[in-house]
Amino acid sequence: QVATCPGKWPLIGHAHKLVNKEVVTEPEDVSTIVNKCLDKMFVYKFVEPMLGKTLIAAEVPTWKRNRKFVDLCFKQQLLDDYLQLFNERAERFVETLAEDAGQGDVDLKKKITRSILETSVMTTFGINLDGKNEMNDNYVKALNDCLSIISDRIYKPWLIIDTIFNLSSDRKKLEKALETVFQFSKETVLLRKTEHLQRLQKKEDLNHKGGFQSVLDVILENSMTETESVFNDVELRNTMDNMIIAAFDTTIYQMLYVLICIGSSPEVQDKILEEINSVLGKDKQLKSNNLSQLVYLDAVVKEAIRLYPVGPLIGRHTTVHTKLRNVTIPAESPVIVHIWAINRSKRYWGSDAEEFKPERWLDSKTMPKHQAAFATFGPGRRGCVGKTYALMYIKATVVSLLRKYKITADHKKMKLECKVMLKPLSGHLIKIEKRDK
Ligand code: HEM
Repeated sequence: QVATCPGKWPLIGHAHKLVNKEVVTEPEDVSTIVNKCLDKMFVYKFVEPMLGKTLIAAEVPTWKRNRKFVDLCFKQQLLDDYLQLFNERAERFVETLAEDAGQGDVDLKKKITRSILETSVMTTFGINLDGKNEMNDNYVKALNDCLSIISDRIYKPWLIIDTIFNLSSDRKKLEKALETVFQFSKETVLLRKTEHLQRLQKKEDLNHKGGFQSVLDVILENSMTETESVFNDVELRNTMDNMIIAAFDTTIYQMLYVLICIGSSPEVQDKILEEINSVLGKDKQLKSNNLSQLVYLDAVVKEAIRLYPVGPLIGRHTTVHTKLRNVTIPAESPVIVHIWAINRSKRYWGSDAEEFKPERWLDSKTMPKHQAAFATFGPGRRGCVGKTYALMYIKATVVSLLRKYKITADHKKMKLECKVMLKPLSGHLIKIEKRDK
């Protein structure tokens, strides 16, 4: 049921064999590691050709500078402005399901991917991909090619060596895919930068009115004056590519796991719908103040992504001797934070830790006391900046979907594969049926 990577450790596979490293699974130790060791493990260097060293793979001083600007883009007020867009995108996604209703088991991955990519390109760059299906498909293919080549480098030990990788056909394939990804972000960054400079020159009011502001616009407004800029063009482009990559596969698979878990329990599904009806009525749109009222939906989403964290492992690197509860990790050691194990720890979540039980989130007595016990978004200071964004997006989609359709699936039948990301190999199909009004 878990993952099918080869190797002694089912989830870690060959990567585990490559280096002498520590694996941390206890929330107290995890907190120490993620907050004291901000440096990333060596495998993150494989994403550098794609993402540069600006955020996910950045060295600590650069990361600290850049994270401050990225955090500005995810303030609650800006996120609230996204909700209208999330509702619209969710409605469109649900419309596309009409052809799947009553057709037996269907794979929703392609439709979820399109919806998430269009949304994140809008919120990151402020670009609307509607009607640009070919471009959308090419961009998705290029992103997928990049991610699969990069993760192969970790799981095919011979490709870790740069000279061997550079001679391989994967290198050429990566370069071609990167061309497509970079072309899009490069052109958009230049366009937005020019518009921003024109606004500055005309002394236009930069205060934003109506709609939402893209991540790129927020960063430009806060980092660029007529004469100075914190970021050069490549850094800006890299930062935007980091945002797209970080939001892309993660949200796609978490969305899928949430729907599969909901489809696995008719009682859970009925309770979510009851709550939606009582908070929003039959067709009122989700508003930001409703999010705190949808407590059961919140519990269901968190429970699904606790059980199936799309990034089951993250890696850090100690620069000093680091004392944990029972052991000291020497300086210059790679450390794996085992998110899957933390999220399913019986010690913290109880003997039913492996079960899908949203109710546990509703009772403080059944919840672990330690914050790091729920690690899906990566605990600590270098954790996910898009956590609230992702949860809002997933909830908006579930609200639109369950109002119209009943879904059936079985998360216990899923077979998963872990190659950096936890992906379903089989058993993830969903049945969709129209709900009676
Ligand atoms: C449910 C979906 C998501 C999950 C499970 C998730 C999970 C994570 C995790 C585990 C990390 C830490 C990675 C590491 O240390 O190696 C991370 C980092 C990050 N995430 Fe997410 N993420 C999700 C969605 C998003 C979205 C939608 C965005 C942006 C809109 C985003 C932006 C980022 C960024 C920029 C980082 C790097 C932060 C830094 O290095 O300071 N994520 N995410």
